[in-house]
Amino acid sequence: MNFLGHRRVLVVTAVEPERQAVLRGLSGAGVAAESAVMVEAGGVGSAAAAAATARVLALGRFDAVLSAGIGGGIGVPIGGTTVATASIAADLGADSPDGFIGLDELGFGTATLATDPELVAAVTAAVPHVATGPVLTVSTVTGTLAGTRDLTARYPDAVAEAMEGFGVATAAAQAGVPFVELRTISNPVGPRDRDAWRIGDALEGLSEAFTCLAKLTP
Ligand SMILES: O=C(O)c1cccc(C(=O)CC[C@H]2O[C@@H](n3cnc4c(=O)[nH]cnc43)[C@H](O)[C@@H]2O)c1
Repeated sequence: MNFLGHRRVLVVTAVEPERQAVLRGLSGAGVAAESAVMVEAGGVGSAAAAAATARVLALGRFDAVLSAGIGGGIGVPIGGTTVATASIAADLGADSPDGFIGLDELGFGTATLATDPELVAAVTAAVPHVATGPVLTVSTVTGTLAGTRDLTARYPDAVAEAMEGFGVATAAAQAGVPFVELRTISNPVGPRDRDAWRIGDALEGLSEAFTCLAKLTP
């Protein structure tokens, strides 16, 4: 059995409801994809996600890593699905009177990790109506108009914001394992309105996406 063309795939979510949504999606496909997939809830935020990913990758051989969960949409509606062409640590750097200075410009490495093109192509082919583009990893959920404008000006092609992708990507890159990030949209990125978050819709979208991925799998 394999999944997405790989014998052993690690899926890292942030929280248990996301993990359960992924497992529901896999079993909903009625195929034995679960045997090729390990799903781990690694915690919220980049640090927890990186540590959990590194811990699980050290347990044995994995051929691909997916960061999966809900996220804020940038031009993508609630319930929509996004796949990252890159996972970007959007607030890793320095603030200044002239604006944000990113890690790359500071000379401390890179805040952009490209995802694996073959995994992006496989996910995009399997899941209908996927929006592809950079997915931003932030430490603080964007919650003001000014913050939203700043972010979208710096990353005009971004399709979503979440809190773990760059951490999972960093651990996968250090282990030399192909990586991709998938986010289903629970809320628009913008001025904070927690009552408008539709977590149930996004979790349902997450299940459906993994059902599609599992059906693709021979
Ligand atoms: O309350 C629940 O039932 C519940 C179920 C699943 C997930 C949650 C979370 O709150 C998970 C936090 C998770 O969400 C991501 N996220 C979602 N929207 C955004 C956003 O606009 N900006 C940044 N992150 C977002 C994030 O990756 C968190 O890990 C609750």
